Amino acid sequence: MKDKIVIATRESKLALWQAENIQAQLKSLYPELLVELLGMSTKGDQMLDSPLSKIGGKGLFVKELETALLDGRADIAVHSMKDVPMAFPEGLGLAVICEREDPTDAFVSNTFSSIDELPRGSIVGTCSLRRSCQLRMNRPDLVIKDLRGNVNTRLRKLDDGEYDAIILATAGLLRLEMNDRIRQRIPAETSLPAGGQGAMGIECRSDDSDTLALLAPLKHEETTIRVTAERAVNERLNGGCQAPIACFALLEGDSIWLRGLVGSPDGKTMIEGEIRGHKAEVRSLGIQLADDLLARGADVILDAIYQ
Ligand SMILES: NCc1[nH]cc(CCC(=O)O)c1CC(=O)O
Repeated sequence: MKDKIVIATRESKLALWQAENIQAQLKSLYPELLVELLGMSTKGDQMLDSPLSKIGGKGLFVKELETALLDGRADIAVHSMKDVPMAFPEGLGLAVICEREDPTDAFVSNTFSSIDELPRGSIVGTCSLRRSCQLRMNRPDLVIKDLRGNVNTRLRKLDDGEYDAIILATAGLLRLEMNDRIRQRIPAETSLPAGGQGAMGIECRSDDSDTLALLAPLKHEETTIRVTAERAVNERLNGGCQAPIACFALLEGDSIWLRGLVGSPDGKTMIEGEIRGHKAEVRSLGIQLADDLLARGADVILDAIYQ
């Protein structure tokens, strides 16, 4: 058995919180084990001011971490499942998906306490096409303005008065102990979350059986089933968190309820769907739901965006 695990991590506050959380869980499971962090800056972090669509490419925030895993400089990388691409480089894979935090989007404002309270013409910050297309659908009168940077940067821009409100993931704010910033946890009916939102996952070398064994107790069964369903939708739609795609699964006993949508960036068209079935079939349910969305017009919307 190994006596040391090195965790490759980005250096944003949220990434560090997540890496340290896994470090603490491993330490409490294995008091003898050394668990070290290897901080690194990724291409996505270095280009925080360019619009995401310009720097392009999925997995902007994970590539450097994966290189460290393949080099053997690190053993595991902790990710927000929302940001993890479907395909892994040869030799790497997802080891476990951990218990999900609140998956909702949060409404954050220094003036208003919910979306409904926003006056006509209010400026709302987000850089997520998924969030903006749903906002535009519900509230065509709002002005949506791009908002980039890590969680702390986005909050500072709100406080500087550039926006009347911003939308962030509830999970990130809870992890950074900024609960008081959350004015409203937006219900899934109003803002359907991104696949994997609120869940952390751990990546490692596929042939590293010692590490896989050490990580096994961190797997959360219910979250794994839900996120696997959501990722099947994204896989079929060929979309990551930069696409106007939302999907969200709930487990009710042995039955899964999976909802998904694809919206046009202008907020004028929204293709929505849902499917229910047994939890053992989540991958095929996710693919069926995606195929249903594609057949009803999501293909046209996504083709225009991926072009
Ligand atoms: N795209 C950035 C990102 N990736 C994961 C989270 C939040 C934590 C999570 O969803 O697990 C965030 C910030 C946000 O969307 O506000």
